[in-house]
Amino acid sequence: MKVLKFGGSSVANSENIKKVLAIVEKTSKTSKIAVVVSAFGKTTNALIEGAHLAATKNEAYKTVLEKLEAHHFNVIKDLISLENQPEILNHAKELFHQLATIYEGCYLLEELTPKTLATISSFGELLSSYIIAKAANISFETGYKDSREIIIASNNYLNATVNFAETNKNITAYFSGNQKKVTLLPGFVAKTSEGKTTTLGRGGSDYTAAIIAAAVNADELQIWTDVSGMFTANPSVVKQAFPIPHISYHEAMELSHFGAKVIYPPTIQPVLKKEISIRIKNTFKPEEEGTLIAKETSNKKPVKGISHIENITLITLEGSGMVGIPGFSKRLFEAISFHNINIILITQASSELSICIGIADEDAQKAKAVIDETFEFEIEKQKVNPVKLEQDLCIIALVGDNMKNHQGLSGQMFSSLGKNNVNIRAIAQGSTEKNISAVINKNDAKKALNTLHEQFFEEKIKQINLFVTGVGNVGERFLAQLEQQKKHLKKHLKLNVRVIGLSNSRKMIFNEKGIDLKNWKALLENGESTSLERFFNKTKQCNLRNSVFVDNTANQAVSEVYENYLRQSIGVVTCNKIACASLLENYKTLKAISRKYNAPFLFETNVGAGLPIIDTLKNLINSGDRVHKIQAVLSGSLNFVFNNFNKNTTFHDVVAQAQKEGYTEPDPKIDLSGVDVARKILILARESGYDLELSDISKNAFLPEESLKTKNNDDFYASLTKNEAHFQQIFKEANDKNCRLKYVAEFIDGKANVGLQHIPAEHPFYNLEGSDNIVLFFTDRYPENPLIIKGAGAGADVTASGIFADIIRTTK
Ligand SMILES: NC(=O)C1=CN([C@@H]2O[C@H](COP(=O)(O)OP(=O)(O)OC[C@H]3O[C@@H](n4cnc5c(N)ncnc54)[C@H](OP(=O)(O)O)[C@@H]3O)[C@@H](O)[C@H]2O)C=CC1
Ligand SMILES: N[C@@H](CC=O)C(=O)O
Repeated sequence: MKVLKFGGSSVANSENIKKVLAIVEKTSKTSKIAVVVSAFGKTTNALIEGAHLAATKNEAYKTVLEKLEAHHFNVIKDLISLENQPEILNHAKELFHQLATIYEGCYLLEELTPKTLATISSFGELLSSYIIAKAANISFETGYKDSREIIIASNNYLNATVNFAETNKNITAYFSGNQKKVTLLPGFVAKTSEGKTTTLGRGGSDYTAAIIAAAVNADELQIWTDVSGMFTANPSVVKQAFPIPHISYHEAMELSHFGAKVIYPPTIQPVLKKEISIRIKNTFKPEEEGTLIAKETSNKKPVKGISHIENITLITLEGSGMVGIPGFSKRLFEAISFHNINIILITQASSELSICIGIADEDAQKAKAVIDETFEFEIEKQKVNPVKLEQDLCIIALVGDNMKNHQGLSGQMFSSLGKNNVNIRAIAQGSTEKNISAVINKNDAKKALNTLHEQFFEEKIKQINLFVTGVGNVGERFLAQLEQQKKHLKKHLKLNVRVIGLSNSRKMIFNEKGIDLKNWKALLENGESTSLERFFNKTKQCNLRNSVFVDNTANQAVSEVYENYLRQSIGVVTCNKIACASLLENYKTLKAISRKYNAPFLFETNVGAGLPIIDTLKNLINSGDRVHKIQAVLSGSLNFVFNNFNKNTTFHDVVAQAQKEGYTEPDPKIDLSGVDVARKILILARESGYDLELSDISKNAFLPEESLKTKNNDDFYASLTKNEAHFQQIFKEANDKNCRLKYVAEFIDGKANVGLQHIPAEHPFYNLEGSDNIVLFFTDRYPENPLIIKGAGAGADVTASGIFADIIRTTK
């Protein structure tokens, strides 16, 4: 025999009840079954609300009653054919008449005793079970049994204790004599030995089903609800959560204790004792497997689920007077339990200096008063400090029977939380190691749950959340590459890279599910107005794991907010060179903060665009090499300009072409003045371990003073035209010596300089084509023949791919 229990949502309306009947009919073909039903969804709450209204002389109880009546009558009319309706409607009317009379009594007496409330609450199940049994009978033979006739319980009317000796006798007697394949029973209700209606408290219908299943030694107890089983985490918080196919009783209870609402542990005790398995199924997706809860499980994964409880307060009792003195904990726990305060979590420092307990927020003030009173003497004598309360917290817990057999799980748990800047306030791990709990700030709950879910259940796909500022030349190509590579990243690198926030200098948009990159331009145009502060605050608010801020601007103010992101453990990837070429102290601070908060700070594109120059240099340094000398051509735009400028072209046009090709900075004077190259050699020197400032780099300028003094691009270009003869003279001097012009950067033994040089034909820089860059590293390991990196050193596409590479590096 099987026992099936259908909850309130499964029987909320006639459509749902039809689904229930189909499931019952199908199951009854292979087994004798008892079907326990809850009240129609939300009915019990409405019944209780009506009772309180009536007892407080509020006539609104009549409206509650009318609505309930209308809903039940509608269900009858939907489910039962016209000729069969009168009998059923009459019975329902009779029950509603009784209910109205009880409400009226409460109204007149202005009184509501637990006994009356239990009677009122029982109407929900009495009505639903009767109606469903009648509807079932139309298609297949169904018996009906009022549970009050077989389940005997105490007169603690709202949470009655079952008399199992009598109840089990009644149930076995009834079912052994009952030949019907299907029997319908109301959940939640029972009768006292004096014959009064009583109720079984929270989860009462589950309890009814479990009592019957245990008494008849059922093959299985099925709990039918509106979710497809117990999930690896709360699916409304963790989108990737999935139902756990097989789980032990112990694990199910741990998960339920920590927030999974599918079962209420006390109610399943009867089946647990008899080792009857429980299957959680979804009424609305009956084809799905659901979760099987049994004594043993075939699923040997160490972590079965992650759960959480919100609204937790931590109470800490500490003081030097507690050390080595027995009885402190006893007094603390006695005081708390005497006042009916439930303790959810306990930790105690091995120094015995403090005991920390986690309780529900609503009990916090009461608990503080109780503890302060209990330890009044010790507090006065300063042996114990007044109790400390910390609110707005929550508990997250890893659950799994098999965790004890695996090393390093708590290490993984806490390091992945730490990497994502989730501060842990307290930790509790039972000696059975079936549960590892951490108390964290409740604002971090979503991030923490997703981080842990990714760590323990999604080894395959890691989510990277990007917050991108700057969608110009480089930024636009970056977004296009991201969109194009999305599938590849998922399939081959197991990375789901999403852009959550996007901005230019005017507008910003955010979408926690990921911005549609096919349509970002229109979305951004219609976005809200932005500022660096607003973008940062929004990013912080999202509080997502694996977050990275991407700077695709050339803006100083943007470069000054990196620290804020890094301090939130949000990584920074930037092609903007200003931060790394700023004061040495700032550069060092950013690196230190990046290390401290475990947030990557990557800027490969600062030198040579997409070329792996900084990464290679880091590898040299990390492996113990030492750089003595760097010689390089580091400006893609200047290389392009001097490769194309001759007596048949104008300097103005060649520079304009370089800008059009996307090689120059937004302000091309930054390139032509040598500032861009100076920044790059400075960054290479710093990455090589040398302490240099930008002002230490000598610059041999070739621009006339007038061009250097211009304030905008138009004036700058006008000055280039005006000084064409100056540029032609520079070209001629080199050409006359059969040399080419190259803007070279050099770093030799701690000193750096940049400037235009005449490069003869035999020099390795002579044939450097187009917008290419070249870098020669002379090091301990490469003393004579330098390590050379050469290739396209400017352009939106190559730069975007360099940013891309940095983002992938953040995941390592
Ligand atoms: N081109 C190349 O080969 C390489 C470029 N880089 C670097 O790439 C960076 C970007 O260059 P590029 O794409 O050409 O520049 P663009 O001028 O084309 O784009 C700059 C973007 O930044 C936005 N922006 C500017 N100021 C702010 C601000 N205060 N807040 C938010 N957004 C802002 C702009 O918005 P709006 O349009 O609203 O002004 C625009 O979207 C530069 O730092 C450059 O050095 C690095 C390596 C190679
Ligand atoms: N403007 C730069 C491009 C990137 O750094 C250059 O010309 O090299």
